[in-house]
Amino acid sequence: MIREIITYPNKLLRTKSEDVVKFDSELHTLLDDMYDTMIASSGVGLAAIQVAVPLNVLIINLVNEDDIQDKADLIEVINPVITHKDGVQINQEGCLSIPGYYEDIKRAQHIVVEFYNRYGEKQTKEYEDFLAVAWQHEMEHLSGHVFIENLSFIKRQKFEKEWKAKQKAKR
Ligand SMILES: CC(=O)Oc1ccc(/C=C/C(=O)NCCc2ccccc2)cc1OC(C)=O
Ligand SMILES: [Co+2]
Repeated sequence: MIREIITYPNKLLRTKSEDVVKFDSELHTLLDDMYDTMIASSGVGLAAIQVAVPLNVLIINLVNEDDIQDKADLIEVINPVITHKDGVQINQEGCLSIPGYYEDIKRAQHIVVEFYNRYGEKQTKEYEDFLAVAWQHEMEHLSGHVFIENLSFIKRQKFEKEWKAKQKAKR
């Protein structure tokens, strides 16, 4: 089922999400709904807080080398912890909670993460390049941050001005 995505500056996005304790059918329904919602909005990553659920749950489904967003590449992530990160990369990022705004953001090049899948099985994986970017972007949502908080003061001011103008135009 498609759920509503909350958008900036909704204060709920600043919530620190809690760890999942029960790997039950309710969690599975949340994961399935997050997938439907992400796909319906042309997203490649989504954190549970973006559908107003303050749990440490996120999903990532990047497009593959043939430019296909294959569900086989879907990663479902519960209670993630980054145990190591190194290197630097800069990529343009966007967020379904800040629609229509894209900005270059600096992230670690390589990360090692521990997390659980939907059955409560612990995984340790490492990621680099664009996949590492998606992970870091989504994990920031779990601690109540959105990607524009990484912008320089000047760029953030530019964003706030543009965002206000866009909200006014919508009324
Ligand atoms: C107008 C509008 O909503 O633009 C969009 C903005 C962002 C997005 C999706 C963003 C997204 O999935 N971000 C996941 C996190 C991420 C960021 C950078 C790299 C990897 C992963 C989709 C949009 O909608 C369309 C139709 O393109
Ligand atoms: Co986002």
